[in-house]
Amino acid sequence: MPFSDELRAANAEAWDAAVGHRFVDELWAGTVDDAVLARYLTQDLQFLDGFVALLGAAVASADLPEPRLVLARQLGLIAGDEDDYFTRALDRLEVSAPDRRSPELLPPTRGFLELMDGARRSADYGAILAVLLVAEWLYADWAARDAPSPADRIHAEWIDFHRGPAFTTWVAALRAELDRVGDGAGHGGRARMAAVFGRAVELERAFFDAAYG
Ligand SMILES: Cc1ncc(CN)c(N)n1
Repeated sequence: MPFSDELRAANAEAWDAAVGHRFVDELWAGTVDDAVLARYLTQDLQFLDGFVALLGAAVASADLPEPRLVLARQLGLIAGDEDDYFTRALDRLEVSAPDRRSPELLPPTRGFLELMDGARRSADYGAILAVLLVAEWLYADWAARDAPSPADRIHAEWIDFHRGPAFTTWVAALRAELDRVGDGAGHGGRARMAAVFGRAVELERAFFDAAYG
């Protein structure tokens, strides 16, 4: 079994809880409360900053030119389209400028920022990939539902960011890269990747929980 599948299977309970979370159900149904969405997106904007920095660390620490380019292209996409989405969505939800820039960080957001900062500072490519893969693969999983898009553009766009051929190809590339690096890592390296992967899955579930206050 590929290492990525092994890691996902080892964290199936928390993974499935996140993918089937009430927040995801309500987003798809178009019924997520504006206050819940505002809390989630405000926290996610802080997450995004750490995520962009982590992608930068992945670009710097990749051991081959080909994956470095794949990572760099995705970094450009996130810094452009996704950042623009946050501006429009938080305008619509009437989140004030100070609340956007420096809200009180909820514990899962703080946990994610610490996990990403730790991986970034370690320059451990395997650990960096483990966080990136959870964040993208788990989102691709919940966004892959075979259901009609919600009518609200802000809801539908957040789903659309995490599905479609380009996003699926990106997640497949991350999986292949984690499998390659995991295969070449020793016992200690794989154990570090597994620990980071498991922590990130727990944080994804907690991040959705936290949107409900
Ligand atoms: C918390 C979280 N995890 C993952 C993603 C998708 N990159 C996100 N936007 N936010």
